[in-house]
Amino acid sequence: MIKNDTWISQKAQAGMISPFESKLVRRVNELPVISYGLSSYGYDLRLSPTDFRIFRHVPGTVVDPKNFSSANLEPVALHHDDRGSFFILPAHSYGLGVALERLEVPDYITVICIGKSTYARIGLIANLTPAEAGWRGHLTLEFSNSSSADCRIYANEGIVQLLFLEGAPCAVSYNDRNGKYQDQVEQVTLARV
Ligand SMILES: O=c1ccn([C@H]2C[C@H](O)[C@@H](COP(=O)(O)OP(=O)(O)OP(=O)(O)O)O2)c(=O)[nH]1
Repeated sequence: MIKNDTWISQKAQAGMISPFESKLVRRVNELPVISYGLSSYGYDLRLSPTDFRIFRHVPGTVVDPKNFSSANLEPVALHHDDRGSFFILPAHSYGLGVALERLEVPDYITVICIGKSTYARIGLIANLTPAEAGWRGHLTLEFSNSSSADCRIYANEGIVQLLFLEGAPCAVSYNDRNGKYQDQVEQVTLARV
């Protein structure tokens, strides 16, 4: 079953999401922001301003998930203006960011991370990914700009939404199996094997 706002709020205040916003935030200092915080059946995470990288082609190389070279990932500058702080994801490119919030997923919950409609409407696709039972850390987030125009991605504002699904307790959690992406810090974590 999908968990509601009351459950998310109780668990978040006990450490499941930090920092936690108990309402959907649409304005900060009276300026409009891309919404984040608690919704009816989910939680909208913010993008951290600390780290954003885009893939670039290095002639003669092939990106290999079994032997990942950070040479293929270029750090992107954080810009600021009167609408906020933002990274630019060029047209038809793929970028990695990190969630501002830290998660601690309970052992009987699977979290699904999906895109926000506002970004979907401008061609930004957030890769659909799970956070497993017992996982902790800052989610690495993956984005594709599928449009032919460069786009802004705002830091410190809503970027993806989480859905919390409850199942019968699992026999082996992500923590029990010492998963390799356990305890990710607020920085892009690269693919590893
Ligand atoms: O976009 C994502 C997806 C997942 N995770 C974290 C949470 C998740 O619990 C963990 C492992 O994810 P997944 O099981 O999808 O990765 P895997 O490639 O199967 O690795 P593993 O062998 O560690 O399960 O990584 C992220 O940070 N970003």
